Amino acid sequence: MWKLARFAATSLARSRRFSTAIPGPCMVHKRGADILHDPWFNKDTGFPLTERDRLGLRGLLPPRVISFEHQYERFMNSYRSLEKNTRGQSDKFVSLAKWRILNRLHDRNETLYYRVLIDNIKEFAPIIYTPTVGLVCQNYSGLYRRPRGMYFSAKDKGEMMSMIYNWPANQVDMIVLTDGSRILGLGDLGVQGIGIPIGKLDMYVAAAGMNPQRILPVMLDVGTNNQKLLEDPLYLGVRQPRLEGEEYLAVVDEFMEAVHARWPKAIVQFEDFQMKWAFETLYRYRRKFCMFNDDIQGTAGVALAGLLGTVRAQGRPLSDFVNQKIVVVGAGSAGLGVLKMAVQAVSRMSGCSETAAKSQFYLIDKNGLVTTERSNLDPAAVPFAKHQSDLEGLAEGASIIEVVKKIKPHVLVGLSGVGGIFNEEVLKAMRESVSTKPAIFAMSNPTMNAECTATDAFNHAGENIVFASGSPFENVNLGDGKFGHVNQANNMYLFPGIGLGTLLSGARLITDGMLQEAAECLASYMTEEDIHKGILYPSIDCIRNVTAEVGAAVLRAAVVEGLAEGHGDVGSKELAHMSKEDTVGYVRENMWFPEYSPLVHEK
Ligand SMILES: NC(=O)C1=CN([C@@H]2O[C@H](COP(=O)(O)OP(=O)(O)OC[C@H]3O[C@@H](n4cnc5c(N)ncnc54)[C@H](O)[C@@H]3O)[C@@H](O)[C@H]2O)C=CC1
Ligand SMILES: CC(=O)C(=O)O
Ligand SMILES: [Mg+2]
Repeated sequence: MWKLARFAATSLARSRRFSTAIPGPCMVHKRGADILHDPWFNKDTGFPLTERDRLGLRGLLPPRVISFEHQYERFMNSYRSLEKNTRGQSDKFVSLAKWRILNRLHDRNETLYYRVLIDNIKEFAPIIYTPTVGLVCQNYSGLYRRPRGMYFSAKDKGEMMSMIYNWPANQVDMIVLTDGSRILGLGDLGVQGIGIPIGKLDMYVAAAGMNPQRILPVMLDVGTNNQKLLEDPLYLGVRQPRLEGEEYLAVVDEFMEAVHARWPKAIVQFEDFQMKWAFETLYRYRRKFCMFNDDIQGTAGVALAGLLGTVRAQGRPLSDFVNQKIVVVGAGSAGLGVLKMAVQAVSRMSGCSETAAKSQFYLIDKNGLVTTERSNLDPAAVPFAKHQSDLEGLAEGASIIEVVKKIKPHVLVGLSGVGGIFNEEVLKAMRESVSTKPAIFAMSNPTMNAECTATDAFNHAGENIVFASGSPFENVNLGDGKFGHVNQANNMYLFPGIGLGTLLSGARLITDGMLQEAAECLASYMTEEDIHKGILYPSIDCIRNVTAEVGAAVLRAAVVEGLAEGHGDVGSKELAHMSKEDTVGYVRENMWFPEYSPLVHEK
């Protein structure tokens, strides 16, 4: 039993694995074959004989009872065989094959699925999340076998308040919602974008211990402007151009009202909306509903933590952040979210106005350097447009290479969705950076949309850089036993903690203060020793620890702001009396962990 031997040697979280303590019972309203077909309750061959008797399962399964450990081992063996058997095939083929085997388990037995996911998160995150989830969304209509989550379409207007009651769970804590209009850097994928809420919620279960029976992926199918999909006979979405203007907002409004009528405290994460609707919906709902936009706000916090880490990596005090020159390429929801939060941080640190704090930042979009000279500038980008007096000889629309050569920035951030735009020339120009340790953040997803690869960054910009990408790359072998460390600057380090901390606080809104505490918590997570090695973010292996800390920071911020109403049996007063350590412990204790609970039938 290699697996049991390995378990014994691993860390604290793993000591819970396959413990002999019997978990509390779980009520089930079904019997017989209905249970076997419900992945929330199904244990496959793992049903003990007494339970088979109690639940009318006797004879519906092969007679031998297989333990959870053994089921786990069987799955991992199949997975390893698949890896062996697909060797030599294209990356796309292998990635989809891996996604399929995991997806089949997800559809069959969620307890086992989440256990293998949690235990092997570093290996499986790139499959259920970026980059493979992008490929899955591109091919979703063809890959589709079973529904997951809910679909509200343009054709459901007026029906949503009743439709929401079709969802079988009595309680929903966390919803991830998309309209499929900007899926990663892949553009408008229409209804096929549902893969993103599913992948994000898988991360909620794995990283935050959200109970999978209380999560809900949602697709708002308001049409698509992707002509190829509209013409695809397999396409599963509504075949019409996207709704616009008031018609569009009416659908989102109706959905939000319906959700909060049934589950007043459900948290809604808006994900991968095209920029105009990302900002519009955030401003429209953030003071009314418990919601946030992950691309604007989650990404901002993760990037800010990385930018602050970069200052430490240079051996400079954090206060030096106010002097860092930062070029952001991409003026969309992510790029503008990052700029807003970074400017606020500079303003706080230096005591200067936000207007003054902007002087060190440069914003570039598809038309080049963004300045006040630009006509038809998106209103959300206006605050970050450079004034004539600050241009340092650069012209409106200056290219990335012109800006990098002139400004010699400390940090170059990519949130453009355009693969390879940090080309050899741009990366070589970063060698002239005023920083002793220039940083390159190629944050666009999935991998093929990253602004540069890790290898190109270290080869062209130099070995002393700090590098981060949105999707994972291998560390880069620099020869002589040296490696260039690759950080994954992805909002997955924050959104699980934002969701869990908010849930446990019982807050009905998610404020800037709560998000700021989340970012600062992540920024202070790494030790000086790690930071000096260019390690800005923790390994995804310890994502539950990160989430416990971030969640506690969010919860405490809600308490300070007087928003924490409490959750379950723990009221606002008890939350307020918890120390920082107690809060982290409280968050950790509330993380769901997959193990088979005795099922009790209730009519
Ligand atoms: N690592 C992470 O955690 C996150 C990464 N992202 C990634 O960021 C990318 C952008 O996302 P959004 O801001 O929501 O998209 P968006 O579509 O709102 O914005 C894209 C921006 O890039 C600019 N752009 C396009 N071509 C360009 C070029 N050749 N040169 C310079 N700028 C160019 C556009 O003008 C626009 O301002 C996506 O690939 C997404 O996957 C987004 C959120 C989180
Ligand atoms: C990571 C993420 O949210 C994105 O690429 O859109
Ligand atoms: Mg996103």
